[in-house]
Amino acid sequence: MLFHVRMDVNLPPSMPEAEAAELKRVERDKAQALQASGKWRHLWRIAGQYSNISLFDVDSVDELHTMISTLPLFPYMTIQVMPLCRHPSSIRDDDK
Ligand SMILES: O=C(O)CC1=CCC(=O)O1
Repeated sequence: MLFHVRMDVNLPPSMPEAEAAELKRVERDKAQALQASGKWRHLWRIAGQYSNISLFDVDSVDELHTMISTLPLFPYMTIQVMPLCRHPSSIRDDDK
């Protein structure tokens, strides 16, 4: 199952720099492990914003929720999820 996910990061300005840097480091490690597993298919920065657009390929909505809600930055992100299905006019025979 494919999901388009937008994550907008909102770290509180009062958060100490070292704490923010550590959160981002752990977030990166987790995101890269999930990308290596194939579950987190794409990760793109939205130009000019502290936001990303991602494509997840998971077995269930519950799996997606667990994946997203255990991200270290989860408490500081606004997240929008869009389930995707094949478009009848798509000429691609895969979902890559
Ligand atoms: O910087 C972001 O967009 C938040 C984020 C999600 C995965 C990651 O490594 O950073």
